[in-house]
Order: sequence, then structure tokens, then C-alpha cells
Amino acid sequence: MVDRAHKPSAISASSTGPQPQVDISADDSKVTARLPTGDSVEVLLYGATVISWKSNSGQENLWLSQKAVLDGSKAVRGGIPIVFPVFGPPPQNHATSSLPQHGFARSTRWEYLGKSTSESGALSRGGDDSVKLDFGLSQSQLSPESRKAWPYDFSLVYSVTLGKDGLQTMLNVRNEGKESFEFQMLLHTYFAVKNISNVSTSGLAGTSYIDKVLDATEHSSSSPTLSITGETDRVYKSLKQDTTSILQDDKPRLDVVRDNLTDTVVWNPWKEKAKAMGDFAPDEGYMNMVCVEVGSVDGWQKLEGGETFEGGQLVKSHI
Ligand SMILES: O=P(O)(O)OC[C@H]1O[C@H](O)[C@H](O)[C@@H](O)[C@@H]1O
Repeated sequence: MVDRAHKPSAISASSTGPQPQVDISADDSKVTARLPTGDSVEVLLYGATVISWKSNSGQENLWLSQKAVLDGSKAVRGGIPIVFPVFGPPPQNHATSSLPQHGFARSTRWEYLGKSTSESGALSRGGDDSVKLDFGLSQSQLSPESRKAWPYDFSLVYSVTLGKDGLQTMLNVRNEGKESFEFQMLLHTYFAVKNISNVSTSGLAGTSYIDKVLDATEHSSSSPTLSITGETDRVYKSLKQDTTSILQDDKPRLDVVRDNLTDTVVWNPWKEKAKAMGDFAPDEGYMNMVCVEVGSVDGWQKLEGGETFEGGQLVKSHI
């Protein structure tokens, strides 16, 4: 059981005043929330993976593979898997070395901690409602293998806030033990796009990046935009701008605003790699997605006993 008391609220919640018309349903596998405006979000308890976020127009903003496994036997291919406590294949000679790629958070069942609603939160200007769903994961909920591979006393609270102006996802990490630990975190968001041929991203210039497709070494680019024209796997470090925008046909489609995080990964597997993934469908799905993943993955965050760290994103959809 995660103690929620340590979690600073991402937006102010209120339980007084007129009852908000937010529709929330929770069952054994997922939690769904819908605002009076029509905006909706669906979160799978497995991995606390957001698998759908629709704007009030009915437009789906997240890409989910048609072959995504949603029964809790494999990390979800699509939506927003949570990467913790290590990004990518773990390095040798580190406390995370025995963990699988991207850690255990995306492949462990989380606990639904409850909701709070607000009529005046950061995501709900003008008196409209927003809703915050909290999910928790702590050491006692891990599989024996994960607990053995990373034997630290930690707790995570993941807050998913849906407002008519966007979706906010924040991860709060707390060291519940006495021994310090190091971690990386990343929100591996798969965004839905109409056609990758006419997609570009902006807000990534003027900083260096590791190009994992080319040679895994550092590169830099002064171009203000990045077009995705082939397999792309770049880790941008220490970004100066807070916002990475995804443009479709030269028009803003989504704005991804980092909160207390400095790094962003841009990933598209392209044709061959997409085809080689058993849970990626349809084969041409790579044309309709791009991952823009906010995180802290360059080096490590260190937490002493009793300390907390919080980071995440606010995503705004233009349709
Ligand atoms: O297949 P997965 O373990 O979900 O990883 C999918 C991708 O995640 C990130 O974007 C990494 O930068 C990629 O190198 C990796 O291929």
C-alpha cells in the first residue's frame, strides 16, 4: 500500500461546491474518466499505462498497437508506458544491472489510489472540471524477481490529470528506506499522428543528443525542426526549451511540456524494426506514431532515505 500523504498535489483539488460532472469508472483492470466536455482518459492498472486520451472532438491523441498485450503478461506497446528505475538496457556494474530493459514499472500491476476533482485546477480554466487519478507502486507490490534485482524500499505515486486543456502525467518517487538509491525515469509516450511523412518536431535545437541509430555517440544540430524520415532513436540531453511540439502538415498538433525533467527521447522504429516487433500492428503503424518521451535519463537521480523527486509532463492537444 502506497502512502499518498507524501505526494504534493499537482493541481489543487476541491471536494466542496457543486458536484462535478466527471464520470469515473474503475474495474479490476482499468480506470476510465470522462469530463463533461467529452475529453476522456483510460489507464490500465498494469504498468499504470495510459492507453487512451481523447480530446472532446473524439480525436485519439495516443497511438496503441492493434497487437498491444493488455492482459498483464507484457509491457504495453503504445499509450504511455512508465520507464523506471532504468532507461534502456541497464548498464553493467550498476545497481540496476539485473533489471530488464526500461525497468519494472511498466510491467507490474499498480494500485488505484483514488481520484480528486477540481473546478479551478491548472488544467481547467474558466470553471470547467478536471480530474486527477492517482496510482501507486511500492516495493511490496513487486514480483520476487524484481525485488531481488533492485532491493530498495521505494514508493511511486503517478498522477494522471485530465483537463479540457490537456493531460498531465507526473511521477513522484520517494525513497522509503535508509539506504540511498539511483534511478532514471521516462514517460514513453506514443503519440498518434496522421502521417509521419508530414510530421516534424520543434524545440529540440541547440543541444546535443545521442543518436542510437547511427553510432550511439553525441551529435548536435542547429536545425529548429526534426523531420522523421527513417528509423529515429535520439536521446536529447539537458534541453533548454521546456516544450517539444509535434507539427502535422506544418501546424501544431501536440505540445509536450516537460516538468522538472531535462531530457527527451524521440523514437520511431520505421518499417523493418516495426515489422520485427511481434506486438506492433499494423505493420504500417509506424506511419501513424511518434514517441516523444520526457525523462531524466542522462546520468542518475539520487535519493537519500526520506527524499522525494517529482517529474512529468503536460501535454496539450490542438485538435
Ligand atoms: O521495445 P521497448 O523495450 O519498448 O523499447 C522501445 C524503445 O524505447 C526507447 O524509445 C528507446 O530509445 C529505444 O531504443 C527502444 O527501442
